[in-house]
Amino acid sequence: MRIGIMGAGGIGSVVGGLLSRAGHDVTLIDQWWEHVEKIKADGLIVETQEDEYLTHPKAIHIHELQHETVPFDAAFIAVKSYDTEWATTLMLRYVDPDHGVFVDFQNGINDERMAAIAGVERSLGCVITIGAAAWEPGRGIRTDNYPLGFKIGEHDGSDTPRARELVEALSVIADTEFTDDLWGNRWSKLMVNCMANALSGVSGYGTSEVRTEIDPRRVGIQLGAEVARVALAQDINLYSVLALPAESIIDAAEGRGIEEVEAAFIEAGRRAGAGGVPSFGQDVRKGRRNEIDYLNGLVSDMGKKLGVPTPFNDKIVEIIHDLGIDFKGEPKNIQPLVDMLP
Ligand SMILES: NC(=O)C1=CN([C@@H]2O[C@H](COP(=O)(O)OP(=O)(O)OC[C@H]3O[C@@H](n4cnc5c(N)ncnc54)[C@H](OP(=O)(O)O)[C@@H]3O)[C@@H](O)[C@H]2O)C=CC1
Ligand SMILES: CC(C)(CO)C(=O)C(=O)O
Repeated sequence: MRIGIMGAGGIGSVVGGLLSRAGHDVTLIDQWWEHVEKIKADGLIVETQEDEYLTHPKAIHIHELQHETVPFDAAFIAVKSYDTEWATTLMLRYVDPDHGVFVDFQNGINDERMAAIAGVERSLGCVITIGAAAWEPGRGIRTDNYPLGFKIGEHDGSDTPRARELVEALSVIADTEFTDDLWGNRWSKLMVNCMANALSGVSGYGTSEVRTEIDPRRVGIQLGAEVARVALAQDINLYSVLALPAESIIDAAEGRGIEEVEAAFIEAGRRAGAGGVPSFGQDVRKGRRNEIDYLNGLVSDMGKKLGVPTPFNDKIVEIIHDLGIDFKGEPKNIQPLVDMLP
């Protein structure tokens, strides 16, 4: 399979580097000039918690796509949510028109917007459970070491050879499952992201502290419960989140079984280890745009449409919009959310 990965940040680099190491034909495409130049000159280092690999995927600048004459069998869209449309549009010309597929390789629920451009009949979703970062040119870091890495699904839930082929390909990186319920898995992952990503960005806490420190943990439970209520109002199935039934997070937010839920958060924080930062926290530390409107913002918008109150998600969106881009994450920024706790 000839794979074009549009977006060579943390996720694109780890996935592209490790797929190429396993013998796949991978091309990374990005506008991060220094990163592409470094990979061309010296290869791409993929760092994991156990090891470090020098990998050699092909890397090209966006303008060099023009020279790609052999179409890709698969385009992985691995940019930030706000870049989904143009990145998909750009790849249209370079993906095989007959059998080529587009894979939404992002957080959030961007699948339909990608499919509106690529065509739903050639769109698949990948729910990513690995953590990754790219802090410097030429190096991608896998920050977690959990066994499960990816879930691949068709929009209509059907079990297809092309979905299975992707499952097999990604299994060289981490355990990969086929799912017949892309939407349930998307919303369950959205719960994880809405409980940690923006909270980390705004507070400056890392993946671990956002769950072990009492204030972000309790705010996170309220944020996650709102996501779950919005998902359930759409009849979406929810799967376990931080090793807990998603419904138990609603219960905890309403004062039932809070000790058990908090213990699971603390355990998840402990297992995350020191130093990891969710992708949103990385954006804030790099002074880059963030995905707030596609994570907590999406939940607020859907909540309004469905008549499901989402006060904590509304507030975190407001805080981040007020801070703008290129702000410093500090614990004091989450005080308005802490003041809202029951
Ligand atoms: N990182 C993670 O742990 C996970 C991320 N995801 C999701 O995957 C998608 C991609 O995220 P991720 O790979 O983390 O994003 P990154 O920020 O690492 O990379 C995205 C893009 O940002 C630009 N970029 C990143 N760092 C720099 C830099 N230092 N200097 C210049 N440009 C830079 C690059 O292009 P450009 O300039 O075009 O933006 C790059 O393609 C998102 O939807 C994210 O939510 C999902 C699961 C886990
Ligand atoms: C790794 C994880 C789950 C952390 O929330 C993530 O999805 C991200 O960083 O965006």
